[in-house]
Amino acid sequence: MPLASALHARLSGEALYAGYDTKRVLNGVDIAVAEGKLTALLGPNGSGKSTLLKTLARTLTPSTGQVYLDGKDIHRRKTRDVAKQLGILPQGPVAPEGLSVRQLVAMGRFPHQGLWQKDAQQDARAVNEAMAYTHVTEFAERNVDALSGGQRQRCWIAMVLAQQTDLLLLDEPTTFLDLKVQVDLLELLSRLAHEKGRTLLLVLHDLNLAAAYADHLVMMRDGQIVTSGAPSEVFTAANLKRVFDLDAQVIQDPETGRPVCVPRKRHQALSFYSGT
Ligand SMILES: Nc1ncnc2c1ncn2[C@@H]1O[C@H](COP(=O)(O)OP(=O)(O)OP(=O)(O)O)[C@@H](O)[C@H]1O
Repeated sequence: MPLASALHARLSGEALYAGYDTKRVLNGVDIAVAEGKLTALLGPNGSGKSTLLKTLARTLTPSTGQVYLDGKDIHRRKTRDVAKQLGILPQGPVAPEGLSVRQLVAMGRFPHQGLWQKDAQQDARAVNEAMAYTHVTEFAERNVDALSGGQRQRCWIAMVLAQQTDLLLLDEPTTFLDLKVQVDLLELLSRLAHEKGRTLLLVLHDLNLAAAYADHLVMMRDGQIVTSGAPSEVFTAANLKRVFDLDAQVIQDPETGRPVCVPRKRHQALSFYSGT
């Protein structure tokens, strides 16, 4: 990624190396998240997707390299200022015990509330809007712990939406959701990008849903970006093999023209399961 284009993106990372204690995960990542678009980050388990998301959201400090938010080093920005612009849904979030759905979603408003500065009406409006968008209004007064995994996941997404940030980084937002709800959510998120100009970066595991809804795909393997671009350019059988070691045929959805992958069976997989 040339430096110039990275600096024009609202959120970008340059030459990022990051990891945990002695384990290095990101091995020199350059990324510019396209403004007003939905970008899907794809890669096999353990390839570093969550680590990259955390580094871009400044939850994790890179050992080398820089993350820029609106052209400024994100680590030099105040936490509250960053939280007003960038919302992150981490993987497997845990709610404090005993919280109602409305209380959880209202936590998304914290960055907008100062000690002396509260706009209760605006906060309530943002919370109600976010709950309506994600269809959790009917559970508003119920305890988060008493919901199903899919219902709870929608509440977390509502919390991030209530934050009303221009940038949204969501780590596996479709986890626990049934296929219909996954499709509804991706439609909602792509509307947020295309109608409201929000910038979204999502970690997704469902390759076909990613190819169907994303404007851009970023494919990672071993802590590096292998390829990125429009689904029609990068969602190819060769790239799926290179990134996922997946044998698949890529065909075209006759209605949308989007690429669709059809995995091919491999004989060694059978011997693995039969224990031979
Ligand atoms: N807190 C941590 N401490 C130590 N190692 C970690 C930690 N979190 C992740 N790792 C390791 O870093 C590597 C990359 O993990 P990461 O979660 O970024 O991958 P991922 O692509 O998001 O994977 P998945 O698709 O399975 O969620 C893995 O080898 C993982 O074991």
